Amino acid sequence: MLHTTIAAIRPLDEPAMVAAGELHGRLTKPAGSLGVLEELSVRLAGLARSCPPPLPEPAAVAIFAGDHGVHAQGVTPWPQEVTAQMIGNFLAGGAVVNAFARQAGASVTVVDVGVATPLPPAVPAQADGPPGDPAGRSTRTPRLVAANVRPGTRDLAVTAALTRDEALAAVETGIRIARELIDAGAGILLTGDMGIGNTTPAAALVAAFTGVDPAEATGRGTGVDDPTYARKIGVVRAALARHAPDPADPLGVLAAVGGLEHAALAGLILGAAARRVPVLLDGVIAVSAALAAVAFAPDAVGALVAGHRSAEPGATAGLRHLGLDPLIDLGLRLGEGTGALLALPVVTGAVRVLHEVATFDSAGVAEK
Ligand SMILES: O=C(O)c1ccc[n+]([C@@H]2O[C@H](COP(=O)([O-])O)[C@@H](O)[C@H]2O)c1
Ligand SMILES: Cc1cc2nc[nH]c2cc1C
Repeated sequence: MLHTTIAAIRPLDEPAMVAAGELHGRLTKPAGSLGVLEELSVRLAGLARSCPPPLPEPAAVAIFAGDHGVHAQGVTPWPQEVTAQMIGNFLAGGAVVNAFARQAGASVTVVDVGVATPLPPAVPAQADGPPGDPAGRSTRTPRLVAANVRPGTRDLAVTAALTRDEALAAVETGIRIARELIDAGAGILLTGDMGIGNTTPAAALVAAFTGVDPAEATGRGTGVDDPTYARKIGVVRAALARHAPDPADPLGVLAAVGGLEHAALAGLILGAAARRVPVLLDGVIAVSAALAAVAFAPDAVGALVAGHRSAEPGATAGLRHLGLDPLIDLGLRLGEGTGALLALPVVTGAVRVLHEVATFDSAGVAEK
């Protein structure tokens, strides 16, 4: 499934991009006045192979959850159980991602791809019923997909986090989820993640794929103190020295120093890129997964939109390597898909312009 998916990923379509650029020149606004929205809508036309591209609706957030053996190194102050507990919160509709998803009209799918502790018993969801309440907010119930590859990774400070087969199973889970969401009608996928400790493998992936120093790739995650931060950089540096991951072998990199949610997110990106559906990236975990996806299939970058600039420095290093500029920069470092959801109206707006704005000709507005 991975190989056929990679083989289906093709470059952006030039004629559709030229058509979108020319259309922008005829719309009732000074040329270039919509800044990065113009370039974004041109890229989305190239992805869809049509001008205008379809509106990116409906939106679907996929939150991949996993735990991390490297937790044993004291790289985060939070207990591992919080990963499973937050899944309960997502399914009950009580997390920040749920509030933002309701606002954006996005569905929420939670995928247990490698949680280590038992999930809490099902809690009644806050929201139910058909999409859209009277205020136009989504009321769809979050959904759980059980796809646990193993109960957390091994400790990457000691051994490879995953076998290649385990990493492949997680990547293929991500591909499957992309296909299911797109088959159910999603016009854009948003990345989400939940995993106590997952900024450590994210930093290792960023360092492995971009070549930046571990100190530049590593951040404070949920907000670690100075001694923990220094230890975390040391863990990432030692892991890279121990495993010497080869960036030309993305499955090997994911297995050595990655995580199950990182691998699944790489699969989600590949699955969406193969179907020419855009993926709106959230924070550093998504960016590290995007680096893996693009190492598998360089043209997958054409499907990527960087939602926001996470406060994690590894996100900035990774986006630079991918050649992507984030749409918003709000100092967020929560994960879950929250930054991507806040950026979604910008993406929709960029496309809506090509659908709805009058041309100088049709509106009878004089050109300069
Ligand atoms: O999205 C981000 O850039 C981001 C930055 C810092 C922390 N997080 C979230 O916080 C958790 C990982 O933080 P940590 O300190 O335990 O590695 C995990 O659940 C992530 O979703 C997410
Ligand atoms: C409470 C909490 C919520 C989160 N959401 C994503 N990562 C998280 C980490 C913690 C600790």
